[in-house]
Amino acid sequence: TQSTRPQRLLSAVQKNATRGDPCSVVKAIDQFCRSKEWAMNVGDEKGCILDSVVSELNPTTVLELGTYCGYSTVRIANLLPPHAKLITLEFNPDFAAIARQVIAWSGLEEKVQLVEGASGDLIPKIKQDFGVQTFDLVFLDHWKDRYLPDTKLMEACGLLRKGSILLADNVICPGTPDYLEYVRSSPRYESQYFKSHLEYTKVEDGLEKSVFLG
Ligand SMILES: Cc1ccc(Cc2cc(O)c(O)c(C(=O)NC/C=C/[C@H]3O[C@@H](n4cnc5c(N)ncnc54)[C@H](O)[C@@H]3O)c2)cc1
Ligand SMILES: [Mg+2]
Repeated sequence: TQSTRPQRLLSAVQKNATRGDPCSVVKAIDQFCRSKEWAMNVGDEKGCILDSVVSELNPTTVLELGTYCGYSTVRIANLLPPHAKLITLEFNPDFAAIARQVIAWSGLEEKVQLVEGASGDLIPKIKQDFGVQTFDLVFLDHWKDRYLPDTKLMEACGLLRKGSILLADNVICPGTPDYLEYVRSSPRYESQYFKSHLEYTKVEDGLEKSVFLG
């Protein structure tokens, strides 16, 4: 049977990256996407912005919406302090299976909890089921029309505290207009746009960093 793109991405990691070396896993995926097949990872250019936000914040609790193949999961987990926790939500079981193997290859499974399911169903269960009260950082990179409803859901479930940071991918391309309007106009957020490019291309895209003011 034909392999899928995530399966070919995983094979490239297993072939070209060193087990237990997260940086080599990130490099192997970027090289695969640049030279073989484009895939919707946050990528190396926006990835550097992601790295700087994570490093500056030094978060102990992180939520990622949309694991896909685990590229940004590995990038974030690699920068977390000991005992910090990254919960990543993915509803496609095939993508989740690939991501688990990518995360395992990087040796970061201790820091990552990949939960299979839809964000809309899982977010209300996080406090009781996963022992997290609030998140220091949320990375949004799932279906673009879910950014706004899930942000409102996180607010309603008390998962954000004063100073929590939302970092959203693709606010230009594919674009998340309703989310952008919300975080930029709401008095409860202080928002900042980091101009960049759509992964592995010259098309404009960027990340929006929004601090929840409580
Ligand atoms: C026009 C156009 C098309 C594509 C692009 C290129 C481009 C560039 C990018 O960086 C992109 O992030 C995207 C993009 O579409 N990302 C969607 C990512 C989904 C992943 O998240 C999973 N998921 C989706 N909703 C949920 C949900 N509720 N709960 C849990 N998991 C969810 C899915 O199972 C996938 O694993 C596209 C640019 C322009
Ligand atoms: Mg994206």
